[in-house]
Amino acid sequence: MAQPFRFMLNQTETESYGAFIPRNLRPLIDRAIPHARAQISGSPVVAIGLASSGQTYFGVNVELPGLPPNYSIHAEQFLVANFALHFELKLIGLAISPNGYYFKAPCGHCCQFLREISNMSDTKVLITGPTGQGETHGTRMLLSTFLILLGTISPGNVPRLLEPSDNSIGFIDSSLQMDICSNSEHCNHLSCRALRAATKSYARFSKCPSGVALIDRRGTVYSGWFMESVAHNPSLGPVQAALVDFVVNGDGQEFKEIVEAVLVEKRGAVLSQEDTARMILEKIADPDCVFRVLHCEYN
Ligand SMILES: O=c1ccn([C@H]2C[C@H](O)[C@@H](CO)O2)c(=O)[nH]1
Ligand SMILES: [Zn+2]
Repeated sequence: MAQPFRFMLNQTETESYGAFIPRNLRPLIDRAIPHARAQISGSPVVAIGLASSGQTYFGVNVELPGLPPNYSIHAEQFLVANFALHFELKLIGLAISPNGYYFKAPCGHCCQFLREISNMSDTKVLITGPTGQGETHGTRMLLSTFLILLGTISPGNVPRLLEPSDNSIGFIDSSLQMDICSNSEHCNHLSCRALRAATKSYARFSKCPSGVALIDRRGTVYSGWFMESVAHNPSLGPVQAALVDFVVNGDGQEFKEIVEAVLVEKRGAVLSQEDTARMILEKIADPDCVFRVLHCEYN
């Protein structure tokens, strides 16, 4: 088991590393690199995000051995899911690096994913030359510079990614309600956590929100929700989002320690996460992991 790592720095810790420049971020990247899970590519990547709350968050890439590479979680997506877990609303600064020396733009896939965040017109991305050699300050580019060319997402009354959302979903099958506590707001049952995750899901295009809750052998519960991209493929699935919580809060445990999982999604919707979720868990979780699906619909 790897040494546990905190994927967040509080305001005081953020102030103590100083300005958001390569020289100050290098030691942070060095500390985060060992916590990337890049067994397929052998190429760890770290993303550091400065939030409007004054806290700093980390993202690392997470690959799922045995599955096609498109199931991987990019460091940038991990960072966004980490922001979402902590109800952070705005990304002020973004730095992405494979080694602490060179800082680069988000990859093409992640530019498309980041497009779903609404208020990123003044998010600054830290960039250096291809080696970063001798660059203490780097340069800053507006994230919108990369994203504007990808087109606009039509406005609507649906919250954008990272904005608080409440998909008011409930259960079709009243027998399933037995699984959900009447005051599920705060409870830690897998079903209640998965439902709560699904209500936060960002699924404005398909209108198929979903959420996953996982539990490890020690009894700790983790959850995450589907975050959809207008371009489909860059979407972050609900299992992957829950795995981000597991990596952030699971003390460096292996995915094999996951022993049970619940998915909440709509029944008979145009898309379903069920088969994919089952397949991912069969590959990475405990071989005896129990997987249940609860179907719901919009209230
Ligand atoms: O900007 C990038 C580029 C790549 N990766 C990941 C994906 C894969 O796990 C590995 C190799 O490309 O690095 C990121 O996380 N962010
Ligand atoms: Zn990426």
